[in-house]
Amino acid sequence: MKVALIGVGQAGGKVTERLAQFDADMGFDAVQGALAVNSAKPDLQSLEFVDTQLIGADRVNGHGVGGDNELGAEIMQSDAQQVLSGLDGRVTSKSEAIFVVAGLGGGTGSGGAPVLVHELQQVYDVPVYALGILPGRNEGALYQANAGRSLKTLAREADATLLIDNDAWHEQGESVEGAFETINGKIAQRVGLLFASGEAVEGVGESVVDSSEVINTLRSGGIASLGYASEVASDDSGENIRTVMTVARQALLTGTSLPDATTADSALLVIAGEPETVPRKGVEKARRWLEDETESMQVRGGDFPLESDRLGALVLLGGAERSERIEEFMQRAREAKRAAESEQTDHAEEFADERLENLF
Ligand SMILES: Nc1nc2c(ncn2[C@@H]2O[C@H](COP(=O)(O)OP(=O)(O)OP(=O)(O)O)[C@@H](O)[C@H]2O)c(=O)[nH]1
Repeated sequence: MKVALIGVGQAGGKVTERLAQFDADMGFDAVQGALAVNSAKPDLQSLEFVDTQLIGADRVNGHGVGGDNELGAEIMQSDAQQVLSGLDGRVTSKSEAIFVVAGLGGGTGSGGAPVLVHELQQVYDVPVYALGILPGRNEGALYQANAGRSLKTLAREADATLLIDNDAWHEQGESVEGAFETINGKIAQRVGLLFASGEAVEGVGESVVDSSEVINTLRSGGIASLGYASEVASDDSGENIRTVMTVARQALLTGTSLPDATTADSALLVIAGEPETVPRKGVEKARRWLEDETESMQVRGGDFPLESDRLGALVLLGGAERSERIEEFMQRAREAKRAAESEQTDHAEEFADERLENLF
């Protein structure tokens, strides 16, 4: 699938850069153009591999919006034309989709991404998707509240929102910074493989997945998730039937970007590996298993021919918003919002207390 990527905010820029880099290193050529947009100049200066565009300089002078996502949205609104012009030549006639990438908990990405998606929808005919990063459970209340509002708006504006939960793809005991590196690397590899899976040129046959299957799976709209797992493959495809089942199961149940999301409107199972090692029977069996597990009748399947001694499974879910994980997150976001509001009221009352006099 030929895509154009636009990263908004710090996390959005870093993840966009990793995705573009992975695609180039692997020689997939699925990422046609990439741009990072931010209101914080230092964040843009640390990116080396993608072009950058500063927004909101007249309002925040390159210092970012400090977690204020309403300001993030306003800035994107004012500078939208400038960002759209910056996309000239990056969204081409070959582009099959646009992805707006952002961390949903901060200010610039959280507020700016939904506005940019809305603007892009007015201009382009191809689907406009969001790739949103949800704050982990231990990230502060402001992040949770911001992400709740951002996600709600993205779900309305984007053709689909692929969610990566910051609690999903890192190892236990890592520092936050270390965890970001790990998570970003995994996003780049897994989402990068999804982009590239419709790009396969070698071994093209009936069973090879193509871009339209990714787009059709995302047509359910709402929230999407992506799971991945891989194992060493045997040279004998017969011996790989069990391996295909194992990686498909792990991709959905433990390797997913949105833990506990298994019910969906649609799904796509992509098995990546050397074509002669991929067992047809195994792929069909795993696809049927996925139908039962997701309770969806719309489960597509296909191969992604790839030079590797492993077999990998990618499981893309579309319309996964009924999951417990989303419900739990939205509850957390609502509570954080309420807590923030009552804190503001309490403070206002503190200063209204007349037992303390003003200085003058
Ligand atoms: N996975 C991942 N998450 C990140 C990374 N950097 C920040 N985040 C998350 O993204 C959210 C914060 O968003 P940022 O992108 O830092 O903020 P911003 O959009 O630049 O907005 P301001 O800094 O307020 O202007 C939090 O939930 C962070 O945990 C990263 O490199 N990787």
